[in-house]
Amino acid sequence: KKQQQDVFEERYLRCISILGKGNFGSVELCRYDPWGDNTGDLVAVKELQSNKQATMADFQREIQTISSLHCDYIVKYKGICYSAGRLSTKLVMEYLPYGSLIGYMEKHRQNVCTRRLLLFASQICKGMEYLQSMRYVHRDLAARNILVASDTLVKIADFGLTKIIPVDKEYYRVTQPGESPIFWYAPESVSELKFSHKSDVWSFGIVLHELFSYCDISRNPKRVIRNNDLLIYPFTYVRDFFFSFQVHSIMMQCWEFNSEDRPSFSSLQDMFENSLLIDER
Ligand SMILES: CC(C)(Nc1nc(-c2c[nH]c3ncc(Cl)cc23)ncc1F)C(=O)NCC(F)(F)F
Repeated sequence: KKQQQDVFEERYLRCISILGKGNFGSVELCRYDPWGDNTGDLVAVKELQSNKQATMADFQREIQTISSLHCDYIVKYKGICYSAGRLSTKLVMEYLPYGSLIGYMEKHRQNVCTRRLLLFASQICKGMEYLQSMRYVHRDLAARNILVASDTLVKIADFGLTKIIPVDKEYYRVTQPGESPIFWYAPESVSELKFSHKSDVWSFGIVLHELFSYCDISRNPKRVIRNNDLLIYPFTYVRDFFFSFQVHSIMMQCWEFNSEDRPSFSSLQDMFENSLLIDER
């Protein structure tokens, strides 16, 4: 449904700082302050970086995607800003003050217990379950694209690479390899550029591994290229002592070589609900 697009006037959008660079765009922290008295809301404003290979069409598709998503575990769309001077439109989203999951983990590693890691994992899983119900494939699920809304809530963000699965197919085939690091890619995405809900499940397994390693990239097992074929079981030998049996078994299910053998996000959600480790609040 075409929702009422909130239009933000550029003259009231005051840039405060640069938050970061995502897929094809940069995002600024701004205050939308029509009264000019600093009482306006803080918002995250994403604009297309012209030098990147992404086109306006890609950005329009990202805006179309995020404005159609309504879920507690997905960063909220607030509207758009037509910047008069430049050609580009800007995407206005809610600002999450706790920042990206990577930064949060680095800062709060000591006091994030296993139960909270599983709460975050189950929230990401719920967000992905919703995305799957809308026939969207994220294609870049990674801890760097998860935002922290509060000490007990995380949200999925950065829909720059998200695609809709055509109704008559189970996967989306891209024409040229993207720029994302292959560490998060399922084998069929690396070898055949095929992306599906099940390749998002593989990436979810990687995000689980990132969560339980507190996003410490030095713990990322390396993907080994052996006699020219990608070693596709990067973690079989990784048995970190602190991965509980349940978590390790969930990861291994997400990393089944054949995409059909991987669980769906709904069955993953059941595993989290049933796992003794989380009591539903
Ligand atoms: C490119 C950008 C800006 N990177 C960062 N965003 C925020 C950040 C902090 N608070 C935010 N609130 C909303 C949004 Cl869209 C971003 C942030 N903080 C640090 C970042 F590196 C981003 O969008 N990353 C993808 C995301 F993490 F959001 F999935």
